[in-house]
Amino acid sequence: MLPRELLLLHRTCRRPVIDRFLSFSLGLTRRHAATAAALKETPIEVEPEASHPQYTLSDQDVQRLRFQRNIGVSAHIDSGKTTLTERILYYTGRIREIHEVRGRDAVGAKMDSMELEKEKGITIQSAATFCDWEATDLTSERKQKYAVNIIDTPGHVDFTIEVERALRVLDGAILVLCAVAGVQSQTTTVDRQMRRYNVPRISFINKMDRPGANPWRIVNQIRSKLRIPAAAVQIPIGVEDEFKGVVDLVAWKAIYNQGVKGIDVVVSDEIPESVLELATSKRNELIEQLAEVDDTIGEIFLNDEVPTNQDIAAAIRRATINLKFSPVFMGSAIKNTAVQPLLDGVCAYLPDPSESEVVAHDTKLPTSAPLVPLYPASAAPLVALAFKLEEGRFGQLTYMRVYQGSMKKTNTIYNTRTGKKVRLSRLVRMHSNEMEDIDSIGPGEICAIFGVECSSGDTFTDGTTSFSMTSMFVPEPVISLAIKANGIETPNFSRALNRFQKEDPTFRVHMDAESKETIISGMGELHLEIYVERMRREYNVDCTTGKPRVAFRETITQRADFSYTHKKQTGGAGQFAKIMGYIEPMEPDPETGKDVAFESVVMGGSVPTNFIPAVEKGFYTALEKGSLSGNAISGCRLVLQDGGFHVVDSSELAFRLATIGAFREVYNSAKPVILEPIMTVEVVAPVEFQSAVIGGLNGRRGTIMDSEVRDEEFVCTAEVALNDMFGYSNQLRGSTQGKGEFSMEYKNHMPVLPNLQKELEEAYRKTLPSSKK
Ligand SMILES: Nc1nc2c(ncn2[C@@H]2O[C@H](COP(=O)(O)OP(=O)(O)OP(=O)(O)O)[C@@H](O)[C@H]2O)c(=O)[nH]1
Repeated sequence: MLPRELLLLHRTCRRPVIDRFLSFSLGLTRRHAATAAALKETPIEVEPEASHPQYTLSDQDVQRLRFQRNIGVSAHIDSGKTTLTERILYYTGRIREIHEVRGRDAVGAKMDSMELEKEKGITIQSAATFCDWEATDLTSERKQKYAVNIIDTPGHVDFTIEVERALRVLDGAILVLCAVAGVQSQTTTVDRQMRRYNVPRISFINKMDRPGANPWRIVNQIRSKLRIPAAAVQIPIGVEDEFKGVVDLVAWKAIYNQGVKGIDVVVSDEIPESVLELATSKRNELIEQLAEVDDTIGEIFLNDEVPTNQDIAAAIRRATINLKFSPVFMGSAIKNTAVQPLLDGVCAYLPDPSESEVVAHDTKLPTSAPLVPLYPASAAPLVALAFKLEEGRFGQLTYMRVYQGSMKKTNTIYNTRTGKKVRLSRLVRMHSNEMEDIDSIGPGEICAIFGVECSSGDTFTDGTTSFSMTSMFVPEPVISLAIKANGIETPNFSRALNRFQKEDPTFRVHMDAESKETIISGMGELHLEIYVERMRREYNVDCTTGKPRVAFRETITQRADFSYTHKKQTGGAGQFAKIMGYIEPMEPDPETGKDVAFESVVMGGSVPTNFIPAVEKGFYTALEKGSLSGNAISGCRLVLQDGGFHVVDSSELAFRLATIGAFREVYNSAKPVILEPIMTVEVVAPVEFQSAVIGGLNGRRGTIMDSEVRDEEFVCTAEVALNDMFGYSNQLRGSTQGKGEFSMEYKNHMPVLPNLQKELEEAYRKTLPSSKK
């Protein structure tokens, strides 16, 4: 990269883009990175070369990475992700037949491999699959083979962690939108997740065959609602029933599907007369949009010159990778139309693994130490992330993405978190629930391994480094219910619950100390229902569940200082521990969602260092149950400042109990409140029911955020407390003659209204034994 280009980049890019770019430069040549670093306002935060040497990519690495894509397919529920992926697998030769989601052939889509997924016609777990695609670059007429890993992610909000996981390890994504419904509530969620992980995306407007399909309205929504510059790179030939192909606006060619299941792609230089005018104006619009986000096109545009097709393609790629633009494709998965050009677009415009900025934390250094960039070189020491666990027929299957170095069969790898080592007995590439054995796997690739005890999110190395990848964003559960095994409880009951907790950090289990009930919590009723069903099918445990309850939480609203002495003298050895400090409100970490923390600033050994972990433990125990309503406490930091000890009577137990005692004593002074989950609810219904729907939401104390009428339908977005949403589906059905539909997703936890707080406090008090009231 020439310094001039870097200057331009510096002038025009936002900081993360430069960081991403620098990191890429660093991975390839240190020289250019130094020039680049000099251009930044602050020095680049990477570890000194001595402790983390640079690794050069071998020719083989460069070749492999360039033609490798790790992509996800994400969208709002029912947009057609699974149907689209099924086509992709078919056209890339991974499957011989196309089976539809809930299809009449009773086989079900390949990617929905869980029995439950097939029955319900929804995707629950994300599945990874890999395929080869011979991409055609229509601007140069060249063909090139690419290796593509695809993760099909669930659209249902209850399984949001699966989407988070997939995005964490992907380099790019296809955002699928319905040509009629456009940007829906969950499209916005997925968009937020993509932003969080800096995932570049191309947009695919599916269902172009549907009556009312209007790609231009959707392009506008992508710009206005998702706030990302976007422009169509194709226009449709024919609409609705007549939809039969697309015009590629970059290569200026018409593309049609022919043959069985659209297998043959016919490319023609002749743009049909009926769409010529539209194609010309949309190509101009594409160039104008690119001029806004790309300097090269900007300059050409300002000089009144005409960019070549290659100029346009290169600009789309640059702007997409730099997260400044989303090229929009369109087609109909179900009608097998324009899926192959989308795959060509994945190869042309989405980044290869070396173009993604990836950093790790060196666990040998303090947490405040700068992050270390990873290099996708096979010669570098191994760093791989276990991003998904699955209990399969042959034991635990762990999905891994290799970030640097490589893994070979029989190698020994180390889990950074636990320090445990594992010998790799079998490496496989996954194709939904089928697998293919492989001997080794290189940087940038995704594979699965067998028999490794770990949790999802664990990092593995070859033992020469102690790198750990940053963790995932884990949202708070919103619903909980009591669960009990029917008949005598077998070990399978807790085995299953342990397993599910390891697989899914949004699924939590705890025992209620008062009622002695096992409580499971998760992201929605469906989420919990699926686990109860999996217990029956996979572990042979039939369960009875209680009524779903909203997962209320408690938090504090102000700082409160404590000074507490725990002292007990009962004959034998006594107990003594003194602690001083404060608790204060804490905002969630934007990257991980973590909103509780312990910090010790004790000086001079007033609390011996070996007792400090006991204070931390005591703090986390105290957080399990707030005294207002018995719900867990979040948004709270405890800072330990000082204390005292006794040489004989102080112990871990004494410090733990002192912390629990101090916390309980000071809790009320920190003005605690009860929080409840607030949901973003989106309702779509025929326009004549607009006032009934809005009235219904108002009746549930909802705040209407947005309401839009399009064609015969209206869409209304509101924020409603989950506690007020029970029974809403029946109400909506009743008030819209069964024609209204709604979806909801978790937004945040907010304080409950004072009257509800009082009710909850009173109800909780009644459950307590009289000594505790
Ligand atoms: N008209 C039309 N229908 C489609 C198209 N693609 C998918 N569908 C239908 O839309 C419904 C949802 O499709 P899926 O592929 O299951 O959608 P999904 O996004 O994977 O759904 P989840 O996994 O549940 O989030 C199915 O009934 C499909 O047959 C399309 O191009 N046109």
